[in-house]
Amino acid sequence: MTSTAPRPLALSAAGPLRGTVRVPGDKSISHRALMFAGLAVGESRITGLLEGEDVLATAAAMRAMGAQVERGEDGVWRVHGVGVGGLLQPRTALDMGNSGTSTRLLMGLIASHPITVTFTGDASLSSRPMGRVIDPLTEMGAEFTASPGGRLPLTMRGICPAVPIAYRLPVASAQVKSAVLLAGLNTPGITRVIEPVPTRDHSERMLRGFGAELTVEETAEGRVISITGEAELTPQQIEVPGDPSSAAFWIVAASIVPGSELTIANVGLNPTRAGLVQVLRMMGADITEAQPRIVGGEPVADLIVRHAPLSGIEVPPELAPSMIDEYPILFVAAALAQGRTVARGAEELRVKESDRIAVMAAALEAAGAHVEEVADGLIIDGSGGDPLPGGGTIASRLDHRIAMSMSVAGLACSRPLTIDDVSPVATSYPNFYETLDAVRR
Ligand SMILES: O=C(O)C1=C[C@@H](OP(=O)(O)O)[C@@H](O)[C@H](O)C1
Ligand SMILES: C=C(OP(=O)(O)O)C(=O)O
Repeated sequence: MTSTAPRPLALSAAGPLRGTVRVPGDKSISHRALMFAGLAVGESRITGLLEGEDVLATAAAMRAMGAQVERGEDGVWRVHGVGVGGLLQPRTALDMGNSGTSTRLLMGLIASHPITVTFTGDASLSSRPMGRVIDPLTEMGAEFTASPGGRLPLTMRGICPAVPIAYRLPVASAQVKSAVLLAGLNTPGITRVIEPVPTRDHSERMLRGFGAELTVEETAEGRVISITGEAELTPQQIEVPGDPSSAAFWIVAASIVPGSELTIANVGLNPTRAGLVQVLRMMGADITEAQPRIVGGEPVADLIVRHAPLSGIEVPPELAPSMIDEYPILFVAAALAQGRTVARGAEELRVKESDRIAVMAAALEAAGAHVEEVADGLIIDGSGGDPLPGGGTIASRLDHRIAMSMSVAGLACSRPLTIDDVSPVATSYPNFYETLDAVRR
């Protein structure tokens, strides 16, 4: 991974934001496209892949385990896979940089291959819990030596054949669900995951698209996802839709900066990801969906967002998994809304790239907002649309979503807001600031 020097940036109040934005490819879908193509026999082609550091870490890892992964000059990624069961022993440790999704999904893939792999990562990733995937993968037969607390660096030894399991998710996590299903791909028999609360279903959709035998049943216990192992994946042409988690910054920016109107093209609106749009509409946001269509097996539309006064609400906690990465930017919207927003039931935020509850509480306070931190979220008394005082300095803590959320907050501050380091945006949205410059003229 490239390590960049801290890049501080001061953001100040903007006039209306106008124009059309194309957000980069969906990060979750990009990781999966590379991994599944890397297991198919033959050439898959991927267009619209997110070329951010996290996804490039997945590409490098798949290469290190034998897949051919190349970007053509036409921007199309061509992947020749090794076949399910064909991952090779990498020669060196896999550096996963900042990326939880790369790490946890690859741990799943490797669990049912007879190879030994060491994972390393940056300071943020090395503080995140891996026990949640180590536990089910150990039940399947893989062995782990992890750093204290079940963290990176860790070394794992996969096993072939692994043992199929039925695993009930103890946390609502698409990464854990996917890790178990991916381990199941090369495991004889049927591997099952029971998820009491639905989480993003990109793995299920795309595995089916690649020809895996996968069923989903709605039961009293929740969704039961079953995958038949020793699968053969057939190469695919994949078009990655735009990332709703990246679109979220523009949806909120246009909503809070008076006079704004932005069109955000090609936004993925999979219901397991679209919670923020629902919540912002409950707050009074003016969001129109145009040209609904299917791209890469996922629902997509263009969004037209106009400035609108927002009101505080109680955010339905059951929506948390469908907007888990959008809480930081939702907190910014709440800080500009009229009245109180209660956003709870999101304790998972504490184990993301940073503790997004504590870090956003400190950041919004530094910007002059009124925030109360609780164990599982924030309670925010909004400014009623008045600019926040600003003037402070925010610590982004190696967290791209904190850097981008507080950059949007800076557009609604009376005095410039400084972010100590915006370099983490390269993990998920490398040209975020170019786009910001383009829409604020
Ligand atoms: O499966 C995925 O692609 C992701 C799942 C979520 O993590 P959890 O599974 O830990 O909730 C999310 O926060 C992350 O950005 C991407
Ligand atoms: C939590 C995130 O990603 P990851 O878990 O892949 O690091 C994110 O992108 O907000």
